[in-house]
Amino acid sequence: MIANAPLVFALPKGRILDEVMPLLRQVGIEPEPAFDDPRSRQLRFKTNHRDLDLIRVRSFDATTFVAFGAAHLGIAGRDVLMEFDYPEVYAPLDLNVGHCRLAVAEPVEMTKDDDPARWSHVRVATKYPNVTRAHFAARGVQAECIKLNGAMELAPSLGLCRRIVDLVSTGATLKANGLVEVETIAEVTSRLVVNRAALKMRPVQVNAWIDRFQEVLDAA
Ligand SMILES: Nc1ncnc2c1ncn2[C@@H]1O[C@H](COP(=O)(O)OP(=O)(O)OP(=O)(O)O)[C@@H](O)[C@H]1O
Ligand SMILES: O=P(O)(O)OC[C@H]1O[C@H](OP(=O)(O)OP(=O)(O)O)[C@H](O)[C@@H]1O
Repeated sequence: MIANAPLVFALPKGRILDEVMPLLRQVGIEPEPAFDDPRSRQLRFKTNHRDLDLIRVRSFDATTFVAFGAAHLGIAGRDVLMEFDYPEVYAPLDLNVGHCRLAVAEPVEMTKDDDPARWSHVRVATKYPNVTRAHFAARGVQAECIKLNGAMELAPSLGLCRRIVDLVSTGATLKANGLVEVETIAEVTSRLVVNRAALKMRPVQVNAWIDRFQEVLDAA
């Protein structure tokens, strides 16, 4: 880490960005114009703060950039933080955006004869194999996970497996695919994340950003 280089802030692209940008602007961070240009292929952006650059990455990768110190700060869903569980990532603030939950779901027709308390082994399609295995292991159930990166809801009807673990917000995606939620694993919101080494090596700068986010959240 170069002491006087700009801090790098990892933003998740995709759906969360729409909720995060108003918050970022309230905090006083304004990216250079290319950030809002849909034709731009640029991935790193200067901001109105000389000592802060933004990078735009996949939502699953924001915490990885921060964990390895490639980014100093970032924003990540609690789902992603739980899945990776990086010791180098400190997640001090709940940003109160990206509300959803991580849940187990199965076809509606299975539920009338199915008792989750009697499961001993489950086969699950999910983007979250680590969280899923830990959730089931805690009550002695072995989970065999099939890793998918999206469209998990298709897996039961196509015979890949009978159950899925995925994010649920309105429940519309489950309903449209004939599935129902049978267990909630965790409530999810997005959090401000910080690399622990950056916090030690550049405490004034990093803490100033944490404090600024806290002020905006307190005022909301
Ligand atoms: N339905 C939802 N409602 C609210 N928040 C959600 C919802 N789905 C996902 N999220 C949050 O947004 C984050 C990103 O969502 P998701 O994994 O679907 O990525 P994406 O927007 O499709 O982007 P990517 O292309 O990187 O996969 C998740 O980690 C989660 O914290
Ligand atoms: O309960 P709902 O409000 O329907 O939201 C749940 C859906 O949202 C997320 O997918 P997303 O739309 O981000 O697409 P993805 O599968 O490409 O990640 C999640 O993976 C579910 O499929």
